Parts: sequence; structure tokens; C-alpha cells
Amino acid sequence: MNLLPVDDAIAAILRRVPEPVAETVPLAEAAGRVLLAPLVARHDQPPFNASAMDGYAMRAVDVTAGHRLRVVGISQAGAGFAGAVGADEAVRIFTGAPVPDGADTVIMQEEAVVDGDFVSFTAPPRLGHSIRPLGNDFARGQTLVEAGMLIAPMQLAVAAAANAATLTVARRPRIALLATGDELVLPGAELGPDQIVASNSFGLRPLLAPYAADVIDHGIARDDRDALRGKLEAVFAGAPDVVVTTGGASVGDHDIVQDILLELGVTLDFWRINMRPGKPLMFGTRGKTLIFGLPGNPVSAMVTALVFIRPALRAWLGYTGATTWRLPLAAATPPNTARRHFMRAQLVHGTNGPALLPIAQTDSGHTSSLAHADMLIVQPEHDPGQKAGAIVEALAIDAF
Ligand SMILES: Nc1nc2c(c(=O)[nH]1)N[C@H]1C(S)=C(S)[C@@H](COP(=O)(O)OP(=O)(O)OC[C@H]3O[C@@H](n4cnc5c(N)ncnc54)[C@H](O)[C@@H]3O)O[C@H]1N2
Ligand code: MOO
Repeated sequence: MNLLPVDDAIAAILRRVPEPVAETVPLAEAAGRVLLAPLVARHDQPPFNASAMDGYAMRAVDVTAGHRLRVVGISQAGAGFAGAVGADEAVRIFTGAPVPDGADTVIMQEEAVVDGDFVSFTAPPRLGHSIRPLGNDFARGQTLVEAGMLIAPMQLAVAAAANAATLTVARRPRIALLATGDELVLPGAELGPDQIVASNSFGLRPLLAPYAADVIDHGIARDDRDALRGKLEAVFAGAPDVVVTTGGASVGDHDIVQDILLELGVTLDFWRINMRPGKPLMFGTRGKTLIFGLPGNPVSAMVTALVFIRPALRAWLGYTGATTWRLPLAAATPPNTARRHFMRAQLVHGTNGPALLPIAQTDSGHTSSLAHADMLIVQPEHDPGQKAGAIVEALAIDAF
């Protein structure tokens, strides 16, 4: 059997992903989006020389031990001192307030001795001290967040400080999910003989949601040609950008997903990958819609979504962040076969920092082994196995 190498499959998928499309969103709705146009500062920050302390502003040359300066005014945040500070003068100043003309230094109030309208200092002058110079944070025209970055809370705070009311982000795809299988029932049902709870869509939906405008779960299609065709027609009628099916991807008599997809005009790019779990993955297109036919086994469905759909969605959004981690093993790995192995692993925090604890279970139908899986170790084809402490590549399941 001809199995496509994982990297060739990813490359083939990426060739079908359209260029990112820009849309403008209000700042308050930009969290979790990928920036498509860089965030450029439109003003200098701070917009004036600002005090970093509550204290006094003066000319450093006027400060000598025991020498008294006359306090001639107040500068507070939002209401600066209108005049200028002259020789032997000081201005009472507060954190964030504009440093008045003439002053070149701020001394905090803990180092000041006040006597009526006069102030002297217990600390020596340090020219420019406790002043945040105009433009010190950022300057007009400076790129603050690059295109391709995720707008997480820190980036959103920067965008707000830069006075951006809107951001240019990538349009997100609309995703449709469909589970297939006669044996499947929804969680919560009374299990009849030979029935299995349909779990895949419940894991896939939150996995794909961060990249999507919406993820619509079309439920379960029976392994019957007419029923499956009807369901898939309904899925395509919604004009989704990405369709994800699970189950019926293999070679059994009831594995009819590929047949029906072809009948409905899907062009198949490939089927069956040199990996475990996830070998029977299929991928194709119908017009501009990308179609991923994931295997039904629950571990295979999650792993193939992480290995193939996530890179496609990241490319769709123009996301440029790192995709793999390199971490030490907390325990040895066994030798691999000729297929690339995406090994479930737990991220553990030992005295030497984070490490990957391989989960021994390799059955692709073994759902409970997913409970502590935070990472997938990428074990190369024919890898002889690695000792504890060896640095290996891994995919973070929770990362964007
Ligand atoms: N003769 C061969 N048999 C199989 C091969 C093969 O190459 N030759 N490949 C095996 C591999 S690898 C996998 S993976 C599975 C994939 O099969 P399908 O995609 O056709 O999946 P199903 O047969 O429909 O289901 C497999 C398994 O998963 C359960 N399932 C299905 N959907 C769900 C769901 N939504 N939630 C939870 N569990 C689900 C289903 O009940 C089965 O137990 O084929 C091997 N066979
Ligand atoms: O490769 Mo299948 O997806 O493991 O059992």
C-alpha cells in the first residue's frame, strides 16, 4: 500500500489554502484574532516628558544638601504646570504628569523635606532621574505588533495604548463537522447493544474553534449511501470553507465517505498517510471548500486534526508563530516503525523544568489515554527510541 509521507501531505494541503483575507474589527473584538496588517504607532508615547514618581521636579543643578527650593506650582496627570521652572524653584509633581519646562529631574517625595512653600532634598540630584522621556515607550511610525501575530491580551493592551480603535485581522473560515457511523449515539443517550458514544465532534469543535468564525456540528450521518449523501448535501449547502468528516475513511464495506464525497464533486488530493495514528486520512477540495476526511478512531481523529487541519487553518489566517516545541523526555521512548508516530505525552514539571512524559498507549481507539495528553511527541520514521533526557520535537495541543 502506498502511504504518503506526512510532510508531503501537509505541503499538498497548504497548496490548497487560500491567501489570507483582511477584515477590520473593533478593538474590543480583536482578542484571539491574527493580525494581518502590522500595528503601527500613530503617536509618540509618552506624548510628553512624564514623571515616573510622585515628588518634585526641578533643575538638577539647584539641588545641593540642605538647599531650599521654592515650590511654585503643581503638575498632575491630565493637568500640567503651565509655567516654567526657574532657578531655585521646584514644582510638586505626580506620577504620569508632564514634567514642566525648565525642569530636568524628578526626586520622589520620600527623599524630600517640606517646609511651608519650600522643599529640600535628602538625596543627591541625578540628572534626568524619574523622567520618562517623550517617545521613550514608542515613537510614531514604529511597528508595535507584527502581521502574523496572534492578538492575545498583551498585544491587545499595546494596541489600545497605541490608540487603535480597530485592527486589521484575517477573516476566519467557517467550518462544518459531520460524524459518520451506524453505531454512534450522542453523549447522554442510553447505550443500546453494539452502540458507541460519538465523542469525536466534541473534541474537534473546541480544537478548531479558535481559528474559525464558526464551527457548525451537523451531527451524525448513518452508514447508508442516501443518508450520508443527504447529510453531506446539507453540509455543502451551508457553503462552509472547511468540511471535516470523521469515520468511514478506511477500507471496510461501510467506509463509504470517500465514494459519496466523489459523487458530490469532491476532488480527492490524497488518501492514506505514513503515520500512526491516523493512516486513513483523506483530503480533497470541492470548489473552494477544503475537505478533511478524518479516521473514526477517536485518537486518530484528534491527532490528524492537530497535524493537518491546524497547519491549514494557521496558514489560512497568516499566522506566523512557532508550531513545534523542543523539550527533554521525562522517560525513554520505544523504537518506532516505518510510520511517523505522533505519540501522546504529558507535559510534566520537574525540578529541571518542563519535560515530556510519553504515554505508553498506542491504540488509536483508546480514548482515556487522551485525558492527560497535553503534547504529541513527533517520533520520526524508524526512530530507534530515545533515552530519558533526550531533546525531542513535540506539538503542543493547547497552543494556537
Ligand atoms: N483492513 C483494514 N482495516 C482497517 C485499516 C486498514 O488499513 N485496513 N485501517 C485501520 C485504521 S488505521 C483506522 S484509524 C480505522 C479507521 O477507520 P474509519 O475511519 O473507517 O472509522 P470507522 O470504521 O468508522 O470507526 C473506527 C472506530 O472509531 C469509532 N468511531 C467512529 N466515529 C466515532 C465518533 N464520532 N466518536 C467516537 N468514536 C467513533 C468507531 O465506532 C470504530 O470503533 O480503520 C482501521 N481498519
Ligand atoms: O492509524 Mo489508525 O488511525 O491508527 O488506527
